[in-house]
Amino acid sequence: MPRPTRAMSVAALTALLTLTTLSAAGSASAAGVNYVALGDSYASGLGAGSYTAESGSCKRSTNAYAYLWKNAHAPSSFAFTACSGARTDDVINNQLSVLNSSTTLVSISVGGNDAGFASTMQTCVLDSDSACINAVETAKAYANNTLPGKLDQVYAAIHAKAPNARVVVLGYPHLYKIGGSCIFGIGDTKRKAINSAADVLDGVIAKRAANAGFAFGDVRSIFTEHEICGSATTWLNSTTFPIEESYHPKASGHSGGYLPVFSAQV
Ligand SMILES: CCCCCCCCCCCCCCCC(=O)Oc1ccc([N+](=O)[O-])cc1
Repeated sequence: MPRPTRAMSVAALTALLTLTTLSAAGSASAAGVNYVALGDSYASGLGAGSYTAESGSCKRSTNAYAYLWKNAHAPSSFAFTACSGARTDDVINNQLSVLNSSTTLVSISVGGNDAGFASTMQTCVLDSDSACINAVETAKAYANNTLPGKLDQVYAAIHAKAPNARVVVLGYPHLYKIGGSCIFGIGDTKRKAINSAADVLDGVIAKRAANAGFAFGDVRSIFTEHEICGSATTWLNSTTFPIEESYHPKASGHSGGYLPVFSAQV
């Protein structure tokens, strides 16, 4: 065997250092991981820009936490089927064909659309305080009474198709900072009502996830001081154009909020 040349040693040392550095940073390749990213627009990355052409109206963003995790960890496979506007039934009907017994990791956020996210937000932004409070009460009643069964169905379908996967369910943030100011924003009564709806949704989702044996990533605390209205660095779009991107995480909400919460549960 020839004596190693100086160049070879340097190359070997560099490779070793690179591996060590990557491991220390937690970003070594996740060989053997087969990752599937499911869910609604908070999962697809609507609001974060840079949508993939293949995703069409599902609006899957290369800035979404799922895509960022894929880029950082190089899993053996990655399937991104989350879709803007998806409800629990849409996930069951349209997103699960990519799951199989080799799937080892699944992420999902779903339930907000079933509870009437878009119509509730529209009422709260355009109508009176009392109309907003009524809409929020209706959404909460749905979340408490009907959503649990819908979530159980989605989670059971995921487990049936991907029995070997670790499943991480992500929740939703408070949308509004209380007491801050924003010129064209809504008042504190509406803000508190909307935030309380996120609390009810998160409580229900966390419980059903635990019951299914899945992990739950709560994003509320990490989004604190990054909400709409008065936060110095908001991670959420306020009322914006295109209108459907309103009240959704920006790229910063995915990289600074959802990604670390998801990564901590993997
Ligand atoms: C349900 C009560 C509403 C009160 C707000 C609670 C705050 C946080 C909850 C966020 C839930 C977001 C759910 C998913 C969002 C989603 O897919 O939104 C859509 C995005 C785009 C469309 N669309 O049609 O283009 C439709 C819906």
